[in-house]
Amino acid sequence: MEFVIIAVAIVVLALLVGAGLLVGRGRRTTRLDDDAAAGTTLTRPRPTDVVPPAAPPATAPPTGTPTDEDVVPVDLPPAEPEPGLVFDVPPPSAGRLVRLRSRLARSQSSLGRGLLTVLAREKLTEDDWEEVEETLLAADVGVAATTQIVQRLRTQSLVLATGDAGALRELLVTELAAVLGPDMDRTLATDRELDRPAVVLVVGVNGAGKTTTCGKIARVLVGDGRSVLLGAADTFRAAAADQLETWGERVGVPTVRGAEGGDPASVAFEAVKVGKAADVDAVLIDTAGRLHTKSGLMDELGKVKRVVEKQSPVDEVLLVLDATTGQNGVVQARVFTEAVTVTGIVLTKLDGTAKGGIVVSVQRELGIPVKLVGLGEGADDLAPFEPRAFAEALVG
Ligand SMILES: Nc1nc2c(ncn2[C@@H]2O[C@H](COP(=O)(O)OP(=O)(O)OP(=O)(O)O)[C@@H](O)[C@H]2O)c(=O)[nH]1
Repeated sequence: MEFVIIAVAIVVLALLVGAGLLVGRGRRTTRLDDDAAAGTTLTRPRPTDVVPPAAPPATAPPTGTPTDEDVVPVDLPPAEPEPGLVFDVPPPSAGRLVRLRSRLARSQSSLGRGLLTVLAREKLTEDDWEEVEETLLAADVGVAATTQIVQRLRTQSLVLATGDAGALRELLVTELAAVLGPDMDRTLATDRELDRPAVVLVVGVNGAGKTTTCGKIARVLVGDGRSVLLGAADTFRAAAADQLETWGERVGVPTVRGAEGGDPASVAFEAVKVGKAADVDAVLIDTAGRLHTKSGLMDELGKVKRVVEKQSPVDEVLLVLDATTGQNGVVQARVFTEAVTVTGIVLTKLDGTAKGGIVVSVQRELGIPVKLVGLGEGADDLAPFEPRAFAEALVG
């Protein structure tokens, strides 16, 4: 008998220790509606003393097209960091391009400095102009824009007839800014409509920086005082949802995520539904990276958008392009624009390339504005794109 009592005591003790370890290892999020096996899960930075709602606020059918039921109001508990931790307070996004201009050093030394050196020569020969042309082409400015810049520079430098470095610099900045689409509308459609949040879909090929960009945009919006909800519709890669959740946790933003391998359209639909019910200002949806050459995956992206549109119009579709892939990025972009209507481009990793001129060719060839540029791996290294500031940073 004694033996049985001791054995039971050992089992109970082992269970208690196991449970303690699990709690101790818990993430900084609280699962409010743990229905991950079947559908989506809403996670948010752990609030203190929050009692999870009795009825799950966010669940989606595991497969098939989601239903368009009435939106049941969701009360998101106030975001509070774990004891000892504080939420980040992201800096405002305005003027970031100027603050981060040194990140364009590689493009600046090959493009800006290269051009200025040639232009400063006393009398410019045909060979010199060819050098200007080659420098622009090497920086991925593209043929049409290069021709325009060279023609304008030839005329203007004759008019200017000066070797003065300041005047030449100003001339170059003006001509570069002119081909950067100064009149394009670069407003990010992230303002809440009267009765619903703004909905932003982030798309692109694998590794372009979509998840990172979603996280950085969330920070920008939080920094501007808006409420945000993230949707982890990249269900192919579990780490992507974890990554997105971590971005959200740092600034107190909740994430709707699904089961690994689940239907991305369901997660996106659910995120918008929860965002509407919780009256947030913006819902940002991260999608899985896909090769533009795989037509099945591209069709699936179209489906994600169509399914979301059963809940709400999509206000912004941002295509994330890796600037270091050069002209291949333009080819990718074209295929994406056939699957979904892209409204803006985010050009990432401009800090890692000498080909900053890609901004010019991407915009001109697609007729879609670059709205944001990624200038590093830091949490706030994402800047609204401004043609004049960019041209100045390139020229140095
Ligand atoms: N240097 C630099 N690195 C960046 C920038 N943006 C993103 N990255 C890095 O690019 C890598 C890929 O970023 P992710 O956000 O995981 O890319 P993704 O497109 O979501 O990838 P998939 O989910 O695999 O499709 C990460 O190491 C990021 O830190 C940038 O502007 N500059």
